[in-house]
Amino acid sequence: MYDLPSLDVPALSAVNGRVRLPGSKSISNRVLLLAALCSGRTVLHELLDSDDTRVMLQALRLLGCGVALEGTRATIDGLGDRPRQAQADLFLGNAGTAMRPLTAALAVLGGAYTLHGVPRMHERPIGDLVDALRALGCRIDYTGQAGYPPLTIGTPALRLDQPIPVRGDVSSQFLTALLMALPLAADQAPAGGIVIEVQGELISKPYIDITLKLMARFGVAVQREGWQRFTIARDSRYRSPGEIQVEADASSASYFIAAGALSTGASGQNGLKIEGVGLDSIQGDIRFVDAARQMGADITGEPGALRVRPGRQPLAAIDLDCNPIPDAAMTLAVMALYADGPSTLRNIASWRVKETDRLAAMACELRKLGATVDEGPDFLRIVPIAPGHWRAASIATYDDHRMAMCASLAAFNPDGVPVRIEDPRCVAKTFPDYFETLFGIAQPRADVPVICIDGPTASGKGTLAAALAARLGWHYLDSGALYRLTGLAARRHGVALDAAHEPRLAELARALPLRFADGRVWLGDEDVSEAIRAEQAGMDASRVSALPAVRAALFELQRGAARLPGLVADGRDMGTVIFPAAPLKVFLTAGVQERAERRHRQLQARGVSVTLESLRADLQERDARDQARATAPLKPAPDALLLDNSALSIEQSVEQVLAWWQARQPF
Ligand SMILES: Nc1ncnc2c1ncn2[C@@H]1O[C@H](COP(=O)(O)OP(=O)(O)OP(=O)(O)O)[C@@H](O)[C@H]1O
Ligand SMILES: Nc1ccn([C@@H]2O[C@H](COP(=O)(O)O)[C@@H](O)[C@H]2O)c(=O)n1
Repeated sequence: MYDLPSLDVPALSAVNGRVRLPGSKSISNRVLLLAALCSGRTVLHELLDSDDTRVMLQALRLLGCGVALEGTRATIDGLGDRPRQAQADLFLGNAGTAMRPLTAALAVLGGAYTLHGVPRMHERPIGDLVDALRALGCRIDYTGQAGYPPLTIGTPALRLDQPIPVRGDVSSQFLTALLMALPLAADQAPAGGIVIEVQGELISKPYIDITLKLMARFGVAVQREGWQRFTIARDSRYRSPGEIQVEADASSASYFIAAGALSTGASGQNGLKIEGVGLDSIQGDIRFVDAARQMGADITGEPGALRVRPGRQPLAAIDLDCNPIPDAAMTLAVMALYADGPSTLRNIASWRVKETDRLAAMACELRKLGATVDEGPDFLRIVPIAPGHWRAASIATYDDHRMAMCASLAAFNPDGVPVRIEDPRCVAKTFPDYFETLFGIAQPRADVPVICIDGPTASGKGTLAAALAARLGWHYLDSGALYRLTGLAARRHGVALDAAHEPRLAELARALPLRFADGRVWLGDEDVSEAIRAEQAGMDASRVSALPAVRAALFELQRGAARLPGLVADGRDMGTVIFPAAPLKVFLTAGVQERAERRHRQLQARGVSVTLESLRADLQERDARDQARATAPLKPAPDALLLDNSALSIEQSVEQVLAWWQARQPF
């Protein structure tokens, strides 16, 4: 996950290959609660690991459930045969799928509970659910603003003889919450069962469908008359199905379907396989497929998977009632930017009470990209952006995961402008590795951005480059390590480090069995992290690096390190030979005495004892050889910016280079 203030997504041209999506949020939190409410043990496979499921899991632990997590496999021992904690303080973040159903379940069971969340959760309405629960005898009090969390729950005196009215036109989660909670009181039901009557037109019906299907898996079959009346039989009782496989998230699939539809060029034609969710998904957002097809996407179903290829381009404009797919419809809003005419997304008033007011947020952010957008009370009309009129924009995400994921689709614009995503961490709500996943299958429209840091020994290149990479969320290439590894491999194989053995040394360099894992460097089975940092390894590297065949052997490996979203590379020839077109090149220097002292301190800290004088001599010898060699000598690229950091702290150097980088950005 990118835990950064912002993430710049370079312009993208296509996606291809295959992608496996995390589990559905809607299914994960429903099955977690159902598993908690029944007797026995339930094993959940492919459970989503995200902010919303984490708060649910923690709540279940506090309530007394047995919870064991192993990767995406959760084992839940339900409260049916374990003592339930009669009181608890539950923090539920911004997870509506935890707040609403837990409120209902705990209000029906009774106890002394407090439920609260992040500030936005305290702005998301819950009054209709609370009214319905109070009508059947539950005791619930607001501790903040009436109609909104936080709230406290007491012990109920249930009255189940009358139909329970609940509004269905604000959030379908209210009905879901009641449906999941009321089987807990089935033994007190009248002979005709417990009846729920929906008032107003029920929105987001597919989500109710998921609820009913999952309740059925846990042994409770609800009778449904249309979408207005639901009956829970008196003998209803949750029973563990033993094991449950969570489908991949159909809403998350929408971003990859859109990316596949927007792909251009030969690499996009191969298509993208989206694994974990198929056309037979129980999730309502699978109907996004129909909408995307209507716009021109070429989507085919495979067992447990979807395959998407670009179809019609430009996409066809649509005018659609999006009520059944409120979450995935946000993806359509961004696709509409690429359409052949204005698109209208209707019946999306529920967007206003989601993680943020999504109607206002989407309108505002699409305008930043250059679109004309009409924002109505329950609709958006989006005029596409003509090629040549896309603007590079810094997109606010409102702590809303879907705003961030949707915004990334603007990177497929034909004008090749990048897009900045503010607070990318918000995707943790449902898809923590969303950007890593996207970058893993996306092709950049132009070269991946690279910042080169070249300079003499111990000037601080590695320190600066690693810090820049961390600040930007980019990859980091320590090219010196490759020469050090080659020198070490040569020593391990007993090959002399001289020109006479150049072909053999090049062979070793080309086939280096190297692996970088958890901050360690491996050569075959040997952890060589410390060995390559020895001064001798630096000298050996300097010798082998003077041989043209060795340099040629390592060329492709270094070029291949330029991966999305960007690369910071440090070495001697990053700007002159490996990445001559890099948009920012820095030649980092410091006085020789300063560098020798820094290295001295560095080695002392590692417990290596050497004299300052010998270090200074080694350093000068290495620099002289690096500068004098015929191939790729150490020198600044003609367009490099010089940075003498003799009198700068590490942080000052980092800020200087970031300022140079930012000055080159269009945001
Ligand atoms: N601006 C700075 N001020 C003070 N110390 C620094 C500064 N930059 C780096 N250092 C320190 O200098 C030492 C050498 O830095 P570093 O290893 O990054 O240099 P390098 O140029 O990558 O070296 P090499 O050429 O051997 O790869 C480290 O201990 C680092 O913490
Ligand atoms: N791009 C590069 C990087 C390094 N070298 C040579 O390797 C030696 C070790 O590099 P460090 O950065 O790890 O100290 C260095 O002295 C150079 O001789 C290179 O040639 N090109």
